[in-house]
Amino acid sequence: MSQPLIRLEHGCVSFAGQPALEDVSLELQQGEIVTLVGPNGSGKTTLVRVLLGLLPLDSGTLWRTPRLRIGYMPQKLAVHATLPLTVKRFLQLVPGVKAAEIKTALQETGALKVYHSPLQRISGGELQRVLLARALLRKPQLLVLDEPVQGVDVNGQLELYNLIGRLRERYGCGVLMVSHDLHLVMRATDRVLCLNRHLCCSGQPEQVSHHPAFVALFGDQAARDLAVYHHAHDHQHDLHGCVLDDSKPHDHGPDCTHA
Ligand SMILES: Nc1ncnc2c1ncn2[C@@H]1O[C@H](COP(=O)(O)OP(=O)(O)OP(=O)(O)O)[C@@H](O)[C@H]1O
Repeated sequence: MSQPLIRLEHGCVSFAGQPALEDVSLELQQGEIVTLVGPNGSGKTTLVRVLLGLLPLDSGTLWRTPRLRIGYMPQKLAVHATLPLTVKRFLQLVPGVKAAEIKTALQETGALKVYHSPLQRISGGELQRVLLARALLRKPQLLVLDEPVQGVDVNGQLELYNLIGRLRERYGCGVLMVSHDLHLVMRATDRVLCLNRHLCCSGQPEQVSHHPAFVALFGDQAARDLAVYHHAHDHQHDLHGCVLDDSKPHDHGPDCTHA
């Protein structure tokens, strides 16, 4: 397998003595979409902040490909209601960006029509598309999307996930998404990481949906919902979610629990 974009080994973070992340290890590869799921307070945002380099680890190691360009779409954007900021002006705040690039990014995310609109007036779905456009302006090798479809209706969610899939194809970037939405997000993901302070399970959506740790966290219904979903793949994964090369046998890791 090629060099990962990011590798975290045995990452631990506590706040005031309370563990938020315990012994979390993961890798993100170029061109793959990985979704982080977990209940409220399970450490998803903390993990994202660690990977972005915004929060130091208490212990463990984080390795990133040198000069890794990350496009980050935050969970929330606080814009003061009285601040006169249009979408165009907001995106011009990205260092070194050109007007043509802004229009291209908005076109790409389907939000060009709000180019001149005040940021506070656009809809939730339009705002998510503008934030995605902002993330693209960094020409990212890795897109990190913290709950990218929140506040968006179901049809809009589907469209956004499809768009994220197209962006991955177009830019060849890796994508890390945080999501609460278990059903729809599985349409768009190659690998799921199920977090509850530690990584409970990980792998392809189908595999994770049957994992006892996943069922314990999200319940039988969520597992059944996921089980009916079939992701169109032109390749196979092993039980860690890694893409299998038919010519090579599966390499067992130290934490392998399967035969
Ligand atoms: N800066 C901080 N100071 C103190 N505690 C924090 C801080 N950030 C996060 N926490 C705590 O760490 C735990 C994990 O929080 P985190 O925001 O990472 O969870 P999450 O999975 O993203 O939750 P949600 O799904 O609700 O967004 C929570 O108990 C939270 O209260």
